Amino acid sequence: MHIYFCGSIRGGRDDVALYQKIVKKCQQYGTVLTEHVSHGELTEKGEDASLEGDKAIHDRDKAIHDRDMKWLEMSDVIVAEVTQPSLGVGYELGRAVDMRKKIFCLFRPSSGRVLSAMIRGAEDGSQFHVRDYSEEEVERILEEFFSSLAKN
Ligand SMILES: O=c1[nH]c(=O)n([C@H]2C[C@H](O)[C@@H](COP(=O)(O)O)O2)cc1CO
Repeated sequence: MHIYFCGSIRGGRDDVALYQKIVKKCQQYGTVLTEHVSHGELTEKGEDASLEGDKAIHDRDKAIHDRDMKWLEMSDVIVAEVTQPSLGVGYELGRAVDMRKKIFCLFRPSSGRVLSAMIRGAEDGSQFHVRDYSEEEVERILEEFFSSLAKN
C-alpha cells in the first residue's frame, strides 16, 4: 500500500515529533511516500532551503509540487495531521478529494485551535474522515483506521 502523509512544513514545525510517530506507525502498513515530512532536520524553510535567486527558488518549488502531486496520484490512502495549519496540507487534501482518494485527518483539540470548516466540513462518512485525538492514542487510532480499510 502507498501512503501519503501530510504535515505542516512552512506552516511551522511544532508537531514534528508527532509526525515521526505517525509515519513510523503507517510504515507498518505500507510505504510512506512523503517520509521526509517527518524528518527532524527539515526546517520550516522546507526542502533545499539554502537555494538563492528567484529562478532557483521557483524551480525548486515547482519540482516539490510536481513530485508531490505524482505521489498523491500514486497513493492508496492519505493520512494528514491537520492541527498545525498549513496551506500546503490544505491544498494536498483538496487535490486528494478531487482524485477521490481515501483520506484520514487527525486533529488535536487539546491544541486550543479550531479546525478549519473546509476540513471538518469535508467529512463524508466514507472517503473523507476527520478524527479528534490526543497524542497518547495516536497509534491505536491508526491501527483502527488501517484495520477498517482491510475490511472494506
Ligand atoms: O519543502 C516542502 N516539501 C513538501 O513535500 N511539501 C508538502 C508536503 C507537506 O504535506 C506540505 C506542507 O506544506 P506547507 O509547507 O505549506 O506547510 O507540502 C511542502 C514543502 C514546503 O512548502
